[in-house]
Amino acid sequence: MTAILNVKNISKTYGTKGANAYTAIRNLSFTMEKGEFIGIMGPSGSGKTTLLNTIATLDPVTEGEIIIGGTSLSAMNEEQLSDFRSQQLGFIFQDFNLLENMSVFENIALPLSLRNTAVPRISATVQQASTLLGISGILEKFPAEISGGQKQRTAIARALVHNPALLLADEPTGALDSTNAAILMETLSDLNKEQKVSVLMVTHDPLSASYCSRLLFIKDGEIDQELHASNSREQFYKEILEVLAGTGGAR
Ligand SMILES: Nc1ncnc2c1ncn2[C@@H]1O[C@H](COP(=O)(O)OP(=O)(O)OP(=O)(O)O)[C@@H](O)[C@H]1O
Repeated sequence: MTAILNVKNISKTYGTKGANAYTAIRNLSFTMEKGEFIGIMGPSGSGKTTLLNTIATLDPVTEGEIIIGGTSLSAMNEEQLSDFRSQQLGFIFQDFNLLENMSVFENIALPLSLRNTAVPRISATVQQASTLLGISGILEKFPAEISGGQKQRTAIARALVHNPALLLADEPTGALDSTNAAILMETLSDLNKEQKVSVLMVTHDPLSASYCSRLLFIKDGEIDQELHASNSREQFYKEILEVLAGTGGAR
């Protein structure tokens, strides 16, 4: 198997030494194989977003090293990190982050337009991504004219249109009702299984987490527990609830 992500003994301390310093991540390590679907869970303030932001190249680690697809983040300057981020990573956020004055097509095309991809190629790639996500019929609409579920599918199409090595998702079902959340998780799970997209997702929702192939439970900035998917999703869901009951809940 090939590792897509190596997180090696990382620590993240906010602020400088003394009373203002706060260590949100402590000596944390894990490896993610290509094609895995990893979920990160843990109580509020345990360091989930901090961990995701360091992997997203948005925040430097204080100690340790992060390697994505063989490239060490600490070896790059700001400009290189920005290029790396736009080429190798895809992002999905809780609140979709779509641009309201752009159509669904233009939103999905954005990562390609920013890289000066030729227009016919953009058109073909957006068609392909939107068909994959079942939204090829709404490409001319604007975000205000589509449902929450369609907005999140648009956001996923945008996150995948440049074929990133790693898809990072921060609470992607947080703003969706339970029906749309389940549809979204089915979609992410299909993309992971059929297109072999590697997904790293922060979630507090046990049902969303049950679609993952592996879960890391973070507590006080460290990996407290790890859970591998069971034979059935229902069984995995039960096991997740048991872990959360033992640690006092996800939030
Ligand atoms: N910029 C910052 N400066 C100082 N401390 C911070 C900063 N960002 C986060 N922290 C602290 O680091 C700890 C971890 O925060 P983080 O946002 O990673 O937690 P989380 O697990 O994502 O929480 P939640 O589930 O509530 O989003 C918290 O105690 C938080 O107050």
